[in-house]
Amino acid sequence: MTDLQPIKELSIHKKVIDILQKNKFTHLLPVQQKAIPELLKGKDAVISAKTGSGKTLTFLIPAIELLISSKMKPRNGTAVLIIAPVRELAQQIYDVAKLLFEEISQTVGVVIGGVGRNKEEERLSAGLNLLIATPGRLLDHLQTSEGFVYKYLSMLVIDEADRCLDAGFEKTMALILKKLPSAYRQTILTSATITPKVNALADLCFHSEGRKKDPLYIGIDDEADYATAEGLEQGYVECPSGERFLMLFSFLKLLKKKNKKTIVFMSSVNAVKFFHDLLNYISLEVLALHGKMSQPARNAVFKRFRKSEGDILLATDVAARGLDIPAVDWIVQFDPPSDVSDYIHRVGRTCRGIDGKKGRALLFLLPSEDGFLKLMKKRKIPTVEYDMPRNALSAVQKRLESLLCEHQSLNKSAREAFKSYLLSYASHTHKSVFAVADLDLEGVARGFGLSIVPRVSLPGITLQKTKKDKKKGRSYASSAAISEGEKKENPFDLGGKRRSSETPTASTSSAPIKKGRKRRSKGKK
Ligand SMILES: Nc1ncnc2c1ncn2[C@@H]1O[C@H](COP(=O)(O)OP(=O)(O)OP(=O)(O)O)[C@@H](O)[C@H]1O
Repeated sequence: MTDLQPIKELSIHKKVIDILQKNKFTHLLPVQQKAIPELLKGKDAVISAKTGSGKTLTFLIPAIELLISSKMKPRNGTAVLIIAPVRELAQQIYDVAKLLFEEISQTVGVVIGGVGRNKEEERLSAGLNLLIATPGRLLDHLQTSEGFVYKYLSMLVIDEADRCLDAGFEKTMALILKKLPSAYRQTILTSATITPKVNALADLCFHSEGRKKDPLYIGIDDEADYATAEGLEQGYVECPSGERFLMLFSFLKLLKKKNKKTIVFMSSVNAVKFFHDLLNYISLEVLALHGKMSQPARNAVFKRFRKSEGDILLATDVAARGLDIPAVDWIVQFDPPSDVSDYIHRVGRTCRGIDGKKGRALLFLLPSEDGFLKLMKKRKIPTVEYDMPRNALSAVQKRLESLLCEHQSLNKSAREAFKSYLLSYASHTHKSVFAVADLDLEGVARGFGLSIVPRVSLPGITLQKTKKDKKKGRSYASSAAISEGEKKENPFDLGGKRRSSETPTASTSSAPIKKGRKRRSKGKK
Protein backbone atom coordinates (compact mmCIF):
# COMPACT_ATOMS: atom_id res chain seq x y z
CA MET A 1 0.00 0.00 0.00
CA THR A 2 2.88 2.39 0.74
CA ASP A 3 3.82 2.96 -2.95
CA LEU A 4 0.24 3.70 -3.92
CA GLN A 5 -0.82 7.29 -4.40
CA PRO A 6 -3.44 8.54 -1.94
CA ILE A 7 -6.77 9.21 -3.64
CA LYS A 8 -6.95 12.66 -2.00
CA GLU A 9 -4.09 13.80 -4.27
CA LEU A 10 -6.27 13.49 -7.39
CA SER A 11 -7.43 16.84 -8.77
CA ILE A 12 -11.10 16.11 -8.58
CA HIS A 13 -14.01 17.55 -6.58
CA LYS A 14 -13.59 17.13 -2.84
CA LYS A 15 -17.08 15.65 -2.74
CA VAL A 16 -15.93 12.75 -4.90
CA ILE A 17 -12.80 12.20 -2.79
CA ASP A 18 -14.93 12.12 0.35
CA ILE A 19 -17.32 9.57 -1.15
CA LEU A 20 -14.43 7.36 -2.27
CA GLN A 21 -12.78 7.49 1.13
CA LYS A 22 -16.07 6.82 2.85
CA ASN A 23 -16.28 3.65 0.76
CA LYS A 24 -12.78 2.60 1.88
CA PHE A 25 -11.02 3.56 -1.35
CA THR A 26 -8.09 5.49 0.07
CA HIS A 27 -5.31 4.82 -2.45
CA LEU A 28 -5.16 4.48 -6.21
CA LEU A 29 -4.28 1.14 -7.75
CA PRO A 30 -1.55 1.30 -10.46
CA VAL A 31 -3.93 1.39 -13.43
CA GLN A 32 -5.95 4.13 -11.74
CA GLN A 33 -2.84 6.15 -10.98
CA LYS A 34 -1.69 5.97 -14.59
CA ALA A 35 -4.98 6.38 -16.42
CA ILE A 36 -7.20 8.71 -14.36
CA PRO A 37 -5.12 11.90 -14.86
CA GLU A 38 -5.14 11.31 -18.64
CA LEU A 39 -8.86 10.59 -18.72
CA LEU A 40 -9.54 13.72 -16.67
CA LYS A 41 -7.90 15.67 -19.52
CA GLY A 42 -10.58 14.27 -21.84
CA LYS A 43 -8.31 11.94 -23.79
CA ASP A 44 -9.58 8.97 -25.76
CA ALA A 45 -7.96 5.81 -24.47
CA VAL A 46 -7.59 2.06 -24.76
CA ILE A 47 -6.83 0.73 -21.29
CA SER A 48 -5.40 -2.71 -20.76
CA ALA A 49 -4.68 -4.03 -17.29
CA LYS A 50 -4.88 -7.43 -15.64
CA THR A 51 -8.16 -8.84 -14.42
CA GLY A 52 -9.13 -7.53 -10.98
CA SER A 53 -6.77 -4.56 -11.21
CA GLY A 54 -9.41 -1.88 -10.67
CA LYS A 55 -10.49 -0.77 -14.14
CA THR A 56 -14.06 0.04 -13.03
CA LEU A 57 -13.09 2.98 -10.82
CA THR A 58 -10.57 4.03 -13.47
CA PHE A 59 -13.43 5.11 -15.70
CA LEU A 60 -16.08 5.84 -13.04
CA ILE A 61 -14.02 8.54 -11.28
CA PRO A 62 -13.50 10.66 -14.45
CA ALA A 63 -17.13 9.99 -15.42
CA ILE A 64 -18.57 11.35 -12.20
CA GLU A 65 -16.12 14.25 -12.26
CA LEU A 66 -17.31 15.16 -15.76
CA LEU A 67 -20.95 15.12 -14.68
CA ILE A 68 -20.31 17.35 -11.67
CA SER A 69 -18.12 19.81 -13.60
CA SER A 70 -20.62 20.16 -16.41
CA LYS A 71 -23.46 20.57 -13.88
CA MET A 72 -25.59 18.03 -15.72
CA LYS A 73 -29.28 18.00 -14.84
CA PRO A 74 -31.49 14.95 -15.29
CA ARG A 75 -33.37 16.71 -18.10
CA ASN A 76 -30.11 16.95 -20.09
CA GLY A 77 -30.24 13.18 -20.46
CA THR A 78 -27.31 10.81 -20.75
CA ALA A 79 -23.86 12.39 -20.81
CA VAL A 80 -21.89 9.26 -19.87
CA LEU A 81 -22.68 5.86 -21.31
CA ILE A 82 -20.99 2.66 -20.17
CA ILE A 83 -21.51 -0.47 -22.26
CA ALA A 84 -20.83 -3.87 -20.68
CA PRO A 85 -21.26 -7.19 -22.52
CA VAL A 86 -22.91 -9.19 -19.71
CA ARG A 87 -25.94 -8.29 -17.59
CA GLU A 88 -24.30 -9.19 -14.28
CA LEU A 89 -21.32 -7.03 -15.15
CA ALA A 90 -23.57 -4.08 -16.03
CA GLN A 91 -25.40 -4.53 -12.74
CA GLN A 92 -22.12 -4.71 -10.85
CA ILE A 93 -20.81 -1.48 -12.40
CA TYR A 94 -24.16 0.11 -11.50
CA ASP A 95 -23.78 -1.03 -7.88
CA VAL A 96 -20.35 0.64 -7.64
CA ALA A 97 -21.62 3.76 -9.43
CA LYS A 98 -24.58 4.05 -7.04
CA LEU A 99 -22.19 4.31 -4.09
CA LEU A 100 -20.43 7.22 -5.77
CA PHE A 101 -23.69 8.98 -6.62
CA GLU A 102 -24.94 8.94 -3.04
CA GLU A 103 -24.37 12.60 -2.35
CA ILE A 104 -24.54 14.24 -5.74
CA SER A 105 -27.52 15.55 -7.68
CA GLN A 106 -26.81 13.75 -10.96
CA THR A 107 -28.66 10.55 -11.82
CA VAL A 108 -27.48 7.03 -12.61
CA GLY A 109 -29.27 3.98 -14.01
CA VAL A 110 -28.89 0.67 -15.72
CA VAL A 111 -30.68 -0.94 -18.68
CA ILE A 112 -30.18 -4.66 -19.28
CA GLY A 113 -31.99 -7.42 -21.11
CA GLY A 114 -34.34 -9.76 -19.28
CA VAL A 115 -36.02 -7.18 -17.02
CA GLY A 116 -38.98 -4.80 -17.38
CA ARG A 117 -38.38 -2.70 -20.47
CA ASN A 118 -41.19 -0.22 -19.88
CA LYS A 119 -39.93 0.79 -16.46
CA GLU A 120 -36.52 1.35 -18.02
CA GLU A 121 -38.08 3.57 -20.65
CA GLU A 122 -39.77 5.66 -17.94
CA ARG A 123 -36.47 6.09 -16.10
CA LEU A 124 -34.71 7.04 -19.33
CA SER A 125 -37.35 9.66 -20.04
CA ALA A 126 -36.90 11.09 -16.55
CA GLY A 127 -33.18 11.42 -17.42
CA LEU A 128 -30.21 9.25 -16.47
CA ASN A 129 -26.97 11.25 -16.62
CA LEU A 130 -24.83 8.16 -16.30
CA LEU A 131 -26.24 5.12 -18.00
CA ILE A 132 -24.86 1.58 -17.84
CA ALA A 133 -26.21 -0.80 -20.46
CA THR A 134 -25.81 -4.13 -22.21
CA PRO A 135 -25.59 -3.81 -26.03
CA GLY A 136 -28.88 -5.46 -27.10
CA ARG A 137 -31.13 -3.56 -24.71
CA LEU A 138 -29.26 -0.30 -25.34
CA LEU A 139 -29.84 -0.56 -29.09
CA ASP A 140 -33.49 -1.30 -28.45
CA HIS A 141 -33.85 1.91 -26.40
CA LEU A 142 -31.83 3.95 -28.89
CA GLN A 143 -34.17 2.83 -31.65
CA THR A 144 -37.51 2.99 -29.90
CA SER A 145 -37.53 4.98 -26.63
CA GLU A 146 -38.56 8.45 -27.65
CA GLY A 147 -37.88 10.07 -24.30
CA PHE A 148 -34.27 8.85 -24.22
CA VAL A 149 -32.07 11.96 -24.62
CA TYR A 150 -28.46 11.29 -25.55
CA LYS A 151 -27.54 14.20 -27.76
CA TYR A 152 -25.20 15.58 -25.06
CA LEU A 153 -23.23 12.35 -24.78
CA SER A 154 -19.71 13.35 -23.72
CA MET A 155 -18.15 10.09 -22.62
CA LEU A 156 -18.55 6.56 -23.92
CA VAL A 157 -16.92 3.65 -22.08
CA ILE A 158 -16.89 0.15 -23.57
CA ASP A 159 -15.90 -2.28 -20.82
CA GLU A 160 -14.54 -5.73 -21.70
CA ALA A 161 -14.22 -4.38 -25.22
CA ASP A 162 -13.23 -7.65 -26.91
CA ARG A 163 -16.29 -9.45 -25.58
CA CYS A 164 -18.46 -6.61 -26.91
CA LEU A 165 -17.51 -7.74 -30.41
CA ASP A 166 -18.29 -11.40 -29.80
CA ALA A 167 -20.72 -13.30 -31.97
CA GLY A 168 -24.05 -11.56 -32.09
CA PHE A 169 -22.78 -8.25 -30.73
CA GLU A 170 -20.76 -7.16 -33.73
CA LYS A 171 -23.68 -5.81 -35.72
CA THR A 172 -25.36 -4.42 -32.61
CA MET A 173 -22.22 -2.50 -31.64
CA ALA A 174 -21.84 -1.09 -35.16
CA LEU A 175 -25.47 0.13 -35.08
CA ILE A 176 -25.05 1.62 -31.60
CA LEU A 177 -21.89 3.48 -32.60
CA LYS A 178 -23.62 4.84 -35.67
CA LYS A 179 -26.45 6.25 -33.57
CA LEU A 180 -24.31 7.87 -30.88
CA PRO A 181 -23.04 11.43 -31.34
CA SER A 182 -19.29 11.30 -31.75
CA ALA A 183 -17.93 14.75 -32.56
CA TYR A 184 -17.23 15.89 -28.97
CA ARG A 185 -17.21 12.55 -27.28
CA GLN A 186 -14.43 11.07 -25.20
CA THR A 187 -14.22 7.32 -25.83
CA ILE A 188 -12.59 4.77 -23.54
CA LEU A 189 -12.16 1.06 -24.22
CA THR A 190 -11.01 -1.32 -21.51
CA SER A 191 -9.98 -4.95 -21.46
CA ALA A 192 -7.66 -7.26 -19.58
CA THR A 193 -6.47 -8.65 -22.90
CA ILE A 194 -5.81 -6.69 -26.07
CA THR A 195 -6.95 -8.92 -28.91
CA PRO A 196 -7.66 -8.33 -32.60
CA LYS A 197 -11.29 -7.77 -31.53
CA VAL A 198 -10.32 -4.83 -29.31
CA ASN A 199 -8.37 -3.35 -32.21
CA ALA A 200 -11.34 -3.85 -34.52
CA LEU A 201 -13.61 -2.08 -32.04
CA ALA A 202 -11.03 0.69 -31.64
CA ASP A 203 -11.13 1.11 -35.42
CA LEU A 204 -14.90 1.39 -35.32
CA CYS A 205 -14.81 3.90 -32.46
CA PHE A 206 -11.86 6.07 -33.35
CA HIS A 207 -11.45 5.87 -37.10
CA SER A 208 -15.03 5.96 -38.27
CA GLU A 209 -16.36 8.80 -40.38
CA GLY A 210 -15.59 12.18 -38.93
CA ARG A 211 -13.20 10.78 -36.30
CA LYS A 212 -9.61 10.19 -37.21
CA LYS A 213 -8.05 10.43 -33.76
CA ASP A 214 -5.70 7.83 -32.40
CA PRO A 215 -6.43 6.94 -28.77
CA LEU A 216 -3.89 6.94 -26.00
CA TYR A 217 -2.86 3.38 -25.23
CA ILE A 218 -2.52 2.80 -21.49
CA GLY A 219 -1.09 -0.64 -20.80
CA ILE A 220 -0.26 -1.34 -17.22
CA ASP A 221 1.10 -4.86 -17.40
CA ASP A 222 2.95 -4.88 -20.71
CA GLU A 223 6.29 -5.31 -18.97
CA ALA A 224 5.01 -7.66 -16.27
CA ASP A 225 6.60 -11.11 -16.01
CA TYR A 226 3.23 -12.83 -16.04
CA ALA A 227 -0.10 -12.11 -17.71
CA THR A 228 -2.09 -13.30 -14.71
CA ALA A 229 -2.21 -12.08 -11.08
CA GLU A 230 0.93 -12.70 -9.04
CA GLY A 231 -0.76 -14.48 -6.15
CA LEU A 232 -2.42 -16.96 -8.47
CA GLU A 233 -1.14 -20.53 -8.35
CA GLN A 234 -1.99 -22.23 -11.63
CA GLY A 235 -1.88 -25.90 -12.48
CA TYR A 236 -3.25 -28.31 -15.00
CA VAL A 237 -4.05 -31.97 -14.97
CA GLU A 238 -3.95 -34.31 -17.93
CA CYS A 239 -6.98 -36.51 -17.84
CA PRO A 240 -8.31 -38.87 -20.50
CA SER A 241 -11.88 -38.21 -21.69
CA GLY A 242 -13.35 -41.24 -19.93
CA GLU A 243 -12.10 -40.17 -16.50
CA ARG A 244 -13.05 -36.53 -16.65
CA PHE A 245 -16.21 -36.71 -14.61
CA LEU A 246 -14.66 -38.95 -12.00
CA MET A 247 -11.83 -36.53 -11.47
CA LEU A 248 -14.16 -33.59 -11.31
CA PHE A 249 -16.41 -35.39 -8.85
CA SER A 250 -13.53 -36.39 -6.57
CA PHE A 251 -12.00 -32.96 -6.68
CA LEU A 252 -15.22 -31.05 -6.03
CA LYS A 253 -16.02 -33.38 -3.16
CA LEU A 254 -12.74 -32.46 -1.59
CA LEU A 255 -13.23 -28.74 -2.17
CA LYS A 256 -16.70 -28.95 -0.65
CA LYS A 257 -15.31 -30.68 2.40
CA LYS A 258 -12.72 -27.96 2.78
CA ASN A 259 -15.33 -25.24 2.23
CA LYS A 260 -13.53 -23.75 -0.75
CA LYS A 261 -15.44 -21.24 -2.84
CA THR A 262 -15.07 -22.48 -6.41
CA ILE A 263 -16.14 -21.65 -9.97
CA VAL A 264 -16.11 -24.49 -12.50
CA PHE A 265 -16.16 -23.33 -16.13
CA MET A 266 -17.84 -25.46 -18.77
CA SER A 267 -18.19 -24.82 -22.48
CA SER A 268 -21.94 -25.13 -22.90
CA VAL A 269 -25.25 -24.42 -21.20
CA ASN A 270 -26.15 -28.10 -21.61
CA ALA A 271 -23.01 -29.23 -19.77
CA VAL A 272 -23.73 -26.85 -16.89
CA LYS A 273 -27.34 -28.06 -16.72
CA PHE A 274 -26.39 -31.75 -16.82
CA PHE A 275 -23.56 -31.66 -14.28
CA HIS A 276 -25.63 -29.39 -12.03
CA ASP A 277 -28.51 -31.87 -12.05
CA LEU A 278 -26.24 -34.89 -11.69
CA LEU A 279 -24.07 -33.53 -8.88
CA ASN A 280 -27.05 -32.30 -6.90
CA TYR A 281 -28.80 -35.62 -7.46
CA ILE A 282 -25.85 -37.41 -5.98
CA SER A 283 -25.89 -34.97 -3.07
CA LEU A 284 -22.93 -32.83 -3.96
CA GLU A 285 -24.57 -29.42 -3.81
CA VAL A 286 -23.57 -27.05 -6.60
CA LEU A 287 -25.05 -23.87 -8.12
CA ALA A 288 -25.44 -23.13 -11.83
CA LEU A 289 -25.15 -19.93 -13.85
CA HIS A 290 -25.69 -19.75 -17.59
CA GLY A 291 -27.23 -17.50 -20.21
CA LYS A 292 -30.41 -19.53 -20.67
CA MET A 293 -31.61 -18.89 -17.12
CA SER A 294 -34.25 -16.23 -16.49
CA GLN A 295 -32.80 -12.94 -15.29
CA PRO A 296 -34.29 -13.19 -11.77
CA ALA A 297 -32.83 -16.71 -11.43
CA ARG A 298 -29.43 -15.47 -12.64
CA ASN A 299 -29.54 -12.59 -10.16
CA ALA A 300 -30.48 -14.88 -7.29
CA VAL A 301 -27.62 -17.31 -7.99
CA PHE A 302 -25.13 -14.51 -8.49
CA LYS A 303 -26.20 -12.82 -5.25
CA ARG A 304 -25.99 -16.04 -3.29
CA PHE A 305 -22.58 -16.97 -4.70
CA ARG A 306 -21.15 -13.51 -4.04
CA LYS A 307 -22.07 -13.80 -0.38
CA SER A 308 -21.20 -17.46 0.09
CA GLU A 309 -18.06 -18.77 1.68
CA GLY A 310 -17.79 -22.28 0.32
CA ASP A 311 -20.23 -22.73 -2.55
CA ILE A 312 -19.38 -24.34 -5.87
CA LEU A 313 -20.71 -22.62 -8.99
CA LEU A 314 -20.83 -24.34 -12.38
CA ALA A 315 -20.87 -21.69 -15.08
CA THR A 316 -20.52 -20.98 -18.76
CA ASP A 317 -18.37 -18.08 -19.86
CA VAL A 318 -21.23 -15.77 -18.93
CA ALA A 319 -19.36 -15.61 -15.61
CA ALA A 320 -15.88 -15.26 -17.09
CA ARG A 321 -15.74 -11.53 -17.68
CA GLY A 322 -15.46 -8.69 -15.26
CA LEU A 323 -17.53 -10.22 -12.46
CA ASP A 324 -16.17 -9.14 -9.12
CA ILE A 325 -16.91 -11.95 -6.70
CA PRO A 326 -15.18 -11.74 -3.33
CA ALA A 327 -12.82 -14.43 -2.07
CA VAL A 328 -13.02 -17.11 -4.74
CA ASP A 329 -10.51 -19.84 -3.75
CA TRP A 330 -10.46 -22.02 -6.85
CA ILE A 331 -11.13 -21.62 -10.57
CA VAL A 332 -11.55 -24.98 -12.27
CA GLN A 333 -11.64 -25.05 -16.08
CA PHE A 334 -13.29 -28.37 -16.74
CA ASP A 335 -13.75 -27.61 -20.44
CA PRO A 336 -10.96 -25.81 -22.24
CA PRO A 337 -11.33 -22.07 -22.79
CA SER A 338 -11.74 -21.05 -26.41
CA ASP A 339 -8.41 -19.25 -26.37
CA VAL A 340 -5.73 -18.00 -24.02
CA SER A 341 -7.51 -14.67 -23.51
CA ASP A 342 -10.55 -16.53 -22.24
CA TYR A 343 -8.27 -18.53 -19.93
CA ILE A 344 -6.96 -15.24 -18.49
CA HIS A 345 -10.47 -13.83 -17.97
CA ARG A 346 -11.69 -17.03 -16.31
CA VAL A 347 -8.81 -17.24 -13.81
CA GLY A 348 -9.25 -13.50 -13.26
CA ARG A 349 -12.31 -14.27 -11.12
CA THR A 350 -9.89 -14.94 -8.25
CA CYS A 351 -7.01 -12.82 -6.82
CA ARG A 352 -8.84 -9.53 -7.25
CA GLY A 353 -8.16 -5.98 -6.01
CA ILE A 354 -6.01 -4.90 -3.11
CA ASP A 355 -6.94 -7.74 -0.78
CA GLY A 356 -7.23 -10.60 -3.26
CA LYS A 357 -3.68 -11.79 -2.98
CA LYS A 358 -4.22 -15.53 -3.27
CA GLY A 359 -6.12 -17.92 -5.47
CA ARG A 360 -5.70 -21.20 -7.27
CA ALA A 361 -6.64 -22.43 -10.71
CA LEU A 362 -6.85 -25.88 -12.23
CA LEU A 363 -7.16 -26.58 -15.94
CA PHE A 364 -8.35 -29.95 -17.20
CA LEU A 365 -6.65 -31.03 -20.42
CA LEU A 366 -6.86 -34.21 -22.45
CA PRO A 367 -3.41 -35.72 -23.08
CA SER A 368 -3.87 -34.70 -26.74
CA GLU A 369 -4.46 -31.06 -25.80
CA ASP A 370 -1.11 -30.22 -24.30
CA GLY A 371 -0.29 -27.95 -27.26
CA PHE A 372 -2.42 -25.44 -25.33
CA LEU A 373 0.37 -25.20 -22.76
CA LYS A 374 2.67 -23.83 -25.44
CA LEU A 375 0.09 -21.15 -26.27
CA MET A 376 -0.15 -20.29 -22.57
CA LYS A 377 3.60 -20.07 -22.26
CA LYS A 378 3.76 -17.65 -25.19
CA ARG A 379 1.32 -15.39 -23.32
CA LYS A 380 3.43 -15.49 -20.13
CA ILE A 381 1.20 -17.73 -18.05
CA PRO A 382 3.11 -19.84 -15.53
CA THR A 383 1.67 -23.28 -14.89
CA VAL A 384 2.73 -26.56 -13.31
CA GLU A 385 1.43 -30.05 -13.83
CA TYR A 386 -0.67 -31.58 -11.08
CA ASP A 387 -0.93 -35.28 -10.60
CA MET A 388 -4.37 -36.57 -9.71
CA PRO A 389 -4.19 -40.02 -8.09
CA ARG A 390 -6.61 -42.26 -9.96
CA ASN A 391 -7.23 -44.88 -7.28
CA ALA A 392 -10.76 -45.40 -6.00
CA LEU A 393 -12.32 -43.96 -9.11
CA SER A 394 -13.18 -47.00 -11.24
CA ALA A 395 -16.08 -48.29 -9.15
CA VAL A 396 -17.87 -44.96 -9.45
CA GLN A 397 -18.00 -45.05 -13.24
CA LYS A 398 -20.15 -48.17 -13.36
CA ARG A 399 -22.54 -46.71 -10.84
CA LEU A 400 -22.76 -43.50 -12.81
CA GLU A 401 -23.57 -45.39 -15.99
CA SER A 402 -26.25 -47.47 -14.31
CA LEU A 403 -27.73 -44.33 -12.74
CA LEU A 404 -28.03 -42.80 -16.20
CA CYS A 405 -29.63 -45.96 -17.55
CA GLU A 406 -32.25 -45.72 -14.86
CA HIS A 407 -33.10 -42.04 -15.12
CA GLN A 408 -34.32 -40.94 -18.47
CA SER A 409 -34.21 -37.22 -17.79
CA LEU A 410 -30.60 -37.36 -16.61
CA ASN A 411 -29.77 -39.57 -19.56
CA LYS A 412 -31.33 -37.13 -22.01
CA SER A 413 -29.53 -34.26 -20.37
CA ALA A 414 -26.21 -36.21 -20.58
CA ARG A 415 -26.73 -36.83 -24.29
CA GLU A 416 -27.45 -33.15 -24.90
CA ALA A 417 -24.34 -32.19 -22.94
CA PHE A 418 -22.30 -34.72 -24.95
CA LYS A 419 -23.53 -33.22 -28.19
CA SER A 420 -22.83 -29.66 -27.05
CA TYR A 421 -19.33 -30.70 -25.98
CA LEU A 422 -18.60 -31.96 -29.49
CA LEU A 423 -20.16 -28.87 -31.06
CA SER A 424 -18.14 -26.47 -28.98
CA TYR A 425 -15.02 -28.60 -29.51
CA ALA A 426 -15.58 -28.46 -33.26
CA SER A 427 -15.82 -24.67 -33.19
CA HIS A 428 -12.64 -24.21 -31.16
CA THR A 429 -10.31 -21.39 -32.21
CA HIS A 430 -7.17 -23.56 -32.04
CA LYS A 431 -8.14 -26.49 -34.18
CA SER A 432 -4.63 -27.93 -34.30
CA VAL A 433 -4.73 -28.40 -30.52
CA PHE A 434 -8.42 -29.19 -30.16
CA ALA A 435 -9.07 -31.51 -33.08
CA VAL A 436 -12.59 -32.87 -32.84
CA ALA A 437 -11.85 -35.65 -35.35
CA ASP A 438 -9.21 -37.06 -32.96
CA LEU A 439 -11.53 -37.31 -29.96
CA ASP A 440 -12.07 -40.75 -28.49
CA LEU A 441 -15.86 -40.71 -28.66
CA GLU A 442 -16.36 -43.67 -26.35
CA GLY A 443 -14.19 -41.95 -23.76
CA VAL A 444 -16.02 -38.65 -24.18
CA ALA A 445 -19.37 -40.41 -23.75
CA ARG A 446 -18.06 -42.17 -20.63
CA GLY A 447 -17.11 -38.75 -19.28
CA PHE A 448 -20.83 -37.94 -19.39
CA GLY A 449 -21.74 -41.27 -17.80
CA LEU A 450 -22.92 -42.74 -21.10
CA SER A 451 -21.97 -46.32 -21.89
CA ILE A 452 -23.39 -46.00 -25.41
CA VAL A 453 -22.10 -43.28 -27.69
CA PRO A 454 -25.01 -41.07 -28.79
CA ARG A 455 -25.28 -40.45 -32.51
CA VAL A 456 -24.14 -36.97 -33.35
CA SER A 457 -23.70 -35.48 -36.74
CA LEU A 458 -21.56 -32.39 -37.14
CA PRO A 459 -21.84 -30.84 -40.58
CA GLY A 460 -18.59 -31.26 -42.51
CA ILE A 461 -16.81 -33.15 -39.75
CA THR A 462 -15.97 -36.82 -39.60
CA LEU A 463 -15.75 -38.08 -36.08
CA GLN A 464 -13.62 -41.00 -34.98
CA LYS A 465 -15.34 -44.35 -35.39
CA THR A 466 -16.34 -46.20 -32.27
CA LYS A 467 -15.56 -49.90 -31.87
CA LYS A 468 -19.21 -50.67 -32.50
CA ASP A 469 -19.21 -48.58 -35.66
CA LYS A 470 -16.16 -50.32 -36.92
CA LYS A 471 -17.90 -53.67 -36.48
CA LYS A 472 -21.03 -52.43 -38.25
CA GLY A 473 -19.10 -50.39 -40.80
CA ARG A 474 -20.85 -47.05 -40.15
CA SER A 475 -19.48 -43.66 -39.28
CA TYR A 476 -21.53 -42.79 -36.21
CA ALA A 477 -22.85 -44.93 -33.46
CA SER A 478 -26.56 -44.74 -32.97
CA SER A 479 -28.16 -43.59 -29.78
CA ALA A 480 -29.89 -46.53 -28.24
CA ALA A 481 -33.14 -45.73 -26.53
CA ILE A 482 -32.44 -45.98 -22.86
CA SER A 483 -35.53 -46.55 -20.87
CA GLU A 484 -36.17 -45.25 -17.42
CA GLY A 485 -36.04 -48.05 -14.94
CA GLU A 486 -37.38 -48.17 -11.46
CA LYS A 487 -35.95 -45.50 -9.19
CA LYS A 488 -33.32 -47.12 -7.00
CA GLU A 489 -31.49 -45.87 -3.99
CA ASN A 490 -29.05 -43.19 -4.93
CA PRO A 491 -25.66 -44.91 -5.14
CA PHE A 492 -23.71 -41.67 -4.94
CA ASP A 493 -25.18 -40.25 -1.79
CA LEU A 494 -22.61 -38.19 0.02
CA GLY A 495 -24.34 -37.77 3.29
CA GLY A 496 -27.55 -36.93 5.06
CA LYS A 497 -30.62 -39.10 4.76
CA ARG A 498 -29.82 -40.49 1.35
CA ARG A 499 -26.49 -41.98 2.31
CA SER A 500 -26.03 -45.52 1.06
CA SER A 501 -23.63 -48.20 2.19
CA GLU A 502 -22.56 -48.43 -1.41
CA THR A 503 -21.37 -44.85 -1.48
CA PRO A 504 -18.17 -44.80 -3.46
CA THR A 505 -15.45 -43.12 -1.49
CA ALA A 506 -13.40 -41.24 -3.97
CA SER A 507 -10.42 -40.84 -1.71
CA THR A 508 -9.60 -37.40 -0.46
CA SER A 509 -6.07 -38.09 -1.63
CA SER A 510 -7.40 -37.60 -5.10
CA ALA A 511 -6.83 -33.87 -4.77
CA PRO A 512 -4.35 -32.61 -7.29
CA ILE A 513 -0.81 -32.86 -6.07
CA LYS A 514 1.71 -30.53 -7.57
CA LYS A 515 4.25 -32.59 -9.45
CA GLY A 516 6.82 -30.05 -8.35
CA ARG A 517 8.20 -29.13 -11.71
CA LYS A 518 7.47 -26.40 -14.16
CA ARG A 519 5.83 -27.79 -17.22
CA ARG A 520 8.17 -28.74 -19.99
CA SER A 521 6.70 -28.05 -23.40
CA LYS A 522 5.74 -31.34 -24.90
CA GLY A 523 4.13 -30.15 -28.09
CA LYS A 524 1.24 -31.93 -29.69
CA LYS A 525 1.40 -35.64 -29.98
N1 LIG B 1 -8.44 2.00 -5.23
C1 LIG B 1 -8.91 0.86 -4.75
N2 LIG B 1 -8.71 0.52 -3.45
C2 LIG B 1 -9.16 -0.66 -2.97
N3 LIG B 1 -9.84 -1.58 -3.69
C3 LIG B 1 -10.08 -1.30 -4.97
C4 LIG B 1 -9.64 -0.08 -5.58
N4 LIG B 1 -10.02 -0.08 -6.86
C5 LIG B 1 -10.68 -1.23 -7.07
N5 LIG B 1 -10.72 -1.97 -5.94
C6 LIG B 1 -11.34 -3.30 -5.76
O1 LIG B 1 -10.64 -4.23 -6.61
C7 LIG B 1 -11.54 -5.22 -7.11
C8 LIG B 1 -11.37 -5.37 -8.63
O2 LIG B 1 -11.73 -4.18 -9.29
P1 LIG B 1 -12.47 -4.18 -10.69
O3 LIG B 1 -13.70 -5.04 -10.63
O4 LIG B 1 -12.62 -2.78 -11.11
O5 LIG B 1 -11.40 -4.94 -11.60
P2 LIG B 1 -11.27 -5.02 -13.17
O6 LIG B 1 -9.92 -4.53 -13.52
O7 LIG B 1 -12.44 -4.34 -13.80
O8 LIG B 1 -11.34 -6.58 -13.41
P3 LIG B 1 -11.85 -7.41 -14.72
O9 LIG B 1 -10.83 -7.24 -15.79
O10 LIG B 1 -11.93 -8.79 -14.23
O11 LIG B 1 -13.16 -6.80 -15.09
C9 LIG B 1 -12.92 -4.77 -6.70
O12 LIG B 1 -13.34 -5.56 -5.60
C10 LIG B 1 -12.76 -3.32 -6.28
O13 LIG B 1 -13.68 -2.92 -5.27
